[in-house]
Amino acid sequence: MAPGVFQQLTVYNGRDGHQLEDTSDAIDNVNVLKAALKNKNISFDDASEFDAEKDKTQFRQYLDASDRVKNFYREQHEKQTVAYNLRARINFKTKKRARMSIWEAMEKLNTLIDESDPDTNLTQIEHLLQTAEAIRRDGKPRWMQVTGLIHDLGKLLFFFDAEGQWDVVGDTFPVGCAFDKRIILPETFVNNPDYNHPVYSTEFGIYHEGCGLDNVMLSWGHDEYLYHVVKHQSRIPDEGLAMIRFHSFYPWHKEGAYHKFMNDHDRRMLKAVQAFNPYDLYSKSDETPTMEELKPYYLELIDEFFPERVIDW
Ligand SMILES: O[C@H]1[C@H](O)[C@@H](O)[C@H](O)[C@@H](O)[C@H]1O
Ligand SMILES: [Fe+2]
Ligand SMILES: [Fe+2]
Repeated sequence: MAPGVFQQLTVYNGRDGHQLEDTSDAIDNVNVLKAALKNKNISFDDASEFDAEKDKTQFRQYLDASDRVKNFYREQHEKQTVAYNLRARINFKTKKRARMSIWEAMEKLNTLIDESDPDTNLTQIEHLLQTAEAIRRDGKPRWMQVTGLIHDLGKLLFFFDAEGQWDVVGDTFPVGCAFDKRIILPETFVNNPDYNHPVYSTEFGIYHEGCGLDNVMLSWGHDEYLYHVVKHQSRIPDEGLAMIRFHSFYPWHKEGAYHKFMNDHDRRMLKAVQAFNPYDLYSKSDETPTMEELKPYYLELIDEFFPERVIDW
């Protein structure tokens, strides 16, 4: 929520009508926000335009991004090959990494600063809570809230087997077929060893039309890793699993690339992933959430979807 909104509005406590001194109370409480807006004759639906400090067009501006971000993508686009992906997947399946609870995983992840992200300076735990809170505020189902809460926990990979950040964070794309021009900074693929490969450089590559995204190997990173970790260890439904697995696949869910690989199931999942995206992306400009206050709610939510509590990572 942009602080500016509250500077212009007199914010009232929704319950007893007292004026609030600290507007951060209002941000946590949708009723307070509604009351404040009503007071200014602004309907609640119009409030969404205030949801971001940044204008929506100001997110994901990779051409204007810092050298840190551009260098990250150059390295990632050069190193994500079919051979690397096969190695990473075999490695994942044949090793045990750690056993811990979801909350412990969130705390462990907190020291990572994501080099691929031009839009947030918040810690990972703050980003996870922000995403979940935005979903909860909109009254979305509990499975979607828990999905928001954990969706980036795959970045833990950085502390296990990663070779850098290039095989953990950033947008994803298929390997084994031509790199689409709608992937960000597409010119940085020229030095990828697969770029001129006789099969991997063709439109369908090692796949075929309608083969289904389950059969397409996406670049290895936090999405793919977390999907495999939670698939059999949680009660999250298919839509939530798709949100986790494909949330960084912007060329597909945002730009319309690689749609020829889809089957009917993927077409349904695409809708879910697109519904999730604004919570992941635009919540990045919301106020920083207060962890200790939110912890009891989310611990209960985690227990509901991870009844085993401690899981294999
Ligand atoms: O920089 C971001 C970040 O790493 C996100 O976690 C990922 O999901 C996005 O796709 C990426 O662009
Ligand atoms: Fe992510
Ligand atoms: Fe995220």
